[in-house]
Amino acid sequence: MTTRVTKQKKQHKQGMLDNVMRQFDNAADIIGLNPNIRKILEVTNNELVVHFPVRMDNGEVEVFTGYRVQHNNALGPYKGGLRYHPTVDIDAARALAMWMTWKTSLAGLPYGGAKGGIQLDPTKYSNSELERITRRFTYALGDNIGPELDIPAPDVNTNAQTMAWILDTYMSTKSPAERSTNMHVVTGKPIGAGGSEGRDRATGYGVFLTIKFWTESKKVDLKDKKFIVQGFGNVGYWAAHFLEKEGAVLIAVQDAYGSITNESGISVEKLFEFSQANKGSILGFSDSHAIDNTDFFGLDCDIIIPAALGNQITAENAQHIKAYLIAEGANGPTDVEAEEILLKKGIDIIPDILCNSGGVIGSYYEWLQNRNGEIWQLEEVMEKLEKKLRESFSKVSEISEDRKVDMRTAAFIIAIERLEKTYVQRGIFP
Ligand SMILES: NC(=O)C1=CN([C@@H]2O[C@H](COP(=O)(O)OP(=O)(O)OC[C@H]3O[C@@H](n4cnc5c(N)ncnc54)[C@H](O)[C@@H]3O)[C@@H](O)[C@H]2O)C=CC1
Ligand SMILES: O=C(O)CCC(=O)C(=O)O
Repeated sequence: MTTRVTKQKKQHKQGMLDNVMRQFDNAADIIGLNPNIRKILEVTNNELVVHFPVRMDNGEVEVFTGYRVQHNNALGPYKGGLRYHPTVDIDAARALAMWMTWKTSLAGLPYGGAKGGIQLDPTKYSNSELERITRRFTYALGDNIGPELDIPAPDVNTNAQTMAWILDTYMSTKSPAERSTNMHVVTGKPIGAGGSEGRDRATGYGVFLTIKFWTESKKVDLKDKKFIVQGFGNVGYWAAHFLEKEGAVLIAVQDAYGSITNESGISVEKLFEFSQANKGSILGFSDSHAIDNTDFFGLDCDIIIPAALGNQITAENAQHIKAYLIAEGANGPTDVEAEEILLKKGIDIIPDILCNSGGVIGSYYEWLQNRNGEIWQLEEVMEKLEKKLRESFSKVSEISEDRKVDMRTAAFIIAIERLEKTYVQRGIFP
């Protein structure tokens, strides 16, 4: 059961979609974006909604709804993650797909933007149910994904195992010759199944690097700086891991289950071990005490890393923020109203499309290796990632200074101008 809609009209609604559209409009106004190109970029190219049945462990059948939104592919194949979460719906997928287009453009990658997922709470399903759900979703997506068309990757509640199931299912629909040459249909795979060294940590490492570049540019030493992290999954954990190695101190964490703090410091590795043994939850970690979720963002710290869901920093809690830097590991964690308040307070925000772009850059390296039959060592991947992120960070800083705009606006300007150039050069809208 498939609904395919082409060129969905722009919809303004509260939430992530509203935020990404306002961020886009702001930058498009500043550069005076060609109105025809604006019309193209403010809508999504394709939207796929699939309803598919899966047999549960108890023998009953449940019908799930999955999404894949392909926003734009002017610069290359669609690229972006798959999310398994109750909040996944068509607007969330649209917003996240648009952010992917700006992110890949800013990073200078030969990709467009897409995003998708399934509306479900994965904690309610067994591992074998999740495998069957993923495989049926992959069949339902069919040839709407592909190594040169649309390449999914991990996002919230999906991981290397999920990508391996997708790869295996996709391959089973192909001829023997195609099976050996289509490994790059997904990225973020386990290393034994065509994954790349370093993709697991690439997003968190990128978050850490952008913080490091920012502190270097402000002549601030990261040692002993206090940071807090919302979301202790792939992105939150790895960002905290690298910051701790640099001498910064983790003093509070919030996840889907609650918030904990210890002003003298929380060991990142001990908390990680604890959460792994505690079904992914940080609650109950001995070397800390629980605090109310509403007090989290107002804690006395230097750096905040939102690394969970969208719309977490709002006009309500932005007033209480004491940190001087927000590094957006998550996509869309700060809404437009909150950003205005934070900027007025002199708080800098490293925007998501720059801050968490290490993930898709790492995915690009995996895709390239699969495509070219190469295998790179971890050191090589990390070096390339650092070089690419440093270039992106420098460009954003330069535009931010030259045009006297905040870092998000600068990042959007770079991303949109690259897309504008490609349309103009192709002669579609001179
Ligand atoms: N995995 C990746 O490579 C990339 C992820 N991102 C973004 O980073 C964010 C986190 O993604 P992952 O770490 O991959 O997901 P994950 O599934 O590994 O971890 C998510 C974390 O967020 C927590 N969380 C969920 N709901 C929450 C809530 N309401 N309040 C507080 N915490 C909550 C979970 O408990 C978990 O600790 C997402 O916004 C994702 O789009 C961005 C770029 C790449
Ligand atoms: O690695 C990728 O292809 C995309 C990861 C992602 O979903 C994101 O950057 O938000």
